[in-house]
Amino acid sequence: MVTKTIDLRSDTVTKPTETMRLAMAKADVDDDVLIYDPTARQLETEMARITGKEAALFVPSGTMGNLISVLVHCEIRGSEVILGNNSHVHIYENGGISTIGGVHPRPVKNNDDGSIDVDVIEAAIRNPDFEICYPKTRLICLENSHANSGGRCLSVEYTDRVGALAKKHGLKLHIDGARIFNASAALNVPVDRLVQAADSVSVCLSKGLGAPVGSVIVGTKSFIARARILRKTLGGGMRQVGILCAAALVALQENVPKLVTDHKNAKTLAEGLNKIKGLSVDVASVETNIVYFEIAKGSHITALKLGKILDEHGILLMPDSSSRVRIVIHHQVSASDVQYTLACIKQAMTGGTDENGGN
Ligand SMILES: Cc1ncc(COP(=O)(O)O)c(C=O)c1O
Ligand SMILES: C[C@@H](O)[C@H](N)C(=O)O
Repeated sequence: MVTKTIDLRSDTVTKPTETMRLAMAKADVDDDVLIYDPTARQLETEMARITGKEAALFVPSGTMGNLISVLVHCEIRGSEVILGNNSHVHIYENGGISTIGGVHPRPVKNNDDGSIDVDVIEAAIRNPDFEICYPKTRLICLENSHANSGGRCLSVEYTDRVGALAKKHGLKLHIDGARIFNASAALNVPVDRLVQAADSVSVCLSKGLGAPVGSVIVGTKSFIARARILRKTLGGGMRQVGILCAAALVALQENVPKLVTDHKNAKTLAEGLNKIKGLSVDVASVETNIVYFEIAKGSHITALKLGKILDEHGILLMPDSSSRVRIVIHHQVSASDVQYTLACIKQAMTGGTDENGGN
């Protein structure tokens, strides 16, 4: 009988801790549209400090954070953003920058490590001499860590090079920093240094940091002032939002120090999976909390079937295709959960009884 659920679908699945719930209940709140919510202001001030930017704004989701950021940078009609063809903004955000913002995407090849070759970015910048035909490039968008590449990290040197390219061409640089704290922990580079070259960053509070809801965008004071208006336009006027921000302040305190453990657990999982016959993982590419593994062709089991078997053992994961599975580690997955998961996957792959007596 399953007594516990181990949820490996994403780092968005964490439940608020007791400390978060207490902080939410006690939060000092006010109307964040008519004036400002004091706890939201406290969080925004703290996030501006951590990221080294002038100002910050709480938004209900990372998707809205990216959308607002792109739309503020590209508020002139005919604008174009250069972004990765495997980026979250391009794949998982409903094409919002175009359908809502009228911004033209210029997808360019993401490398396996989540980066985009700087010369590829430069080649994608529209020649202003041909503006009679071309959209106008106004923004470059990076993603750090890069989710679809398995949580790989963009180095500060690379980010600075893209920032220099943006400046050289009079462009802005936005970083989808949904997991920027994971990248910072993995690279051992402070967040403010990692995003120094960016004009704006969207940071998820609701992923590895474990807050129940929300993201924060950071940038200059004028950028955030325009972002605040656009948030309201998009229906994101947040009234007593301090209830959510109080949980996020706890998350910053409690969970940032745990990210290194999440990464260790992900690496242990990857190494263990790689020892299971019929599975393969690029262990070296596991830099943060995301692990993708392949099920060998001709295997008796598909990713969907494996998911169903593990579900019976109380383990939830997200098949990425018929033969590829994604597992995301977070602070509510322990080292023993990882070992239990490995035992259940091994038993599913061999169909026998695992050494831990799984049946
Ligand atoms: C890299 C990345 N950016 C943005 C988002 C969007 O965040 P949200 O789900 O809060 O809209 C996600 C995942 O959710 C993500 O993985
Ligand atoms: C699926 C995607 O939108 C989400 N960001 C995740 O990583 O779980």
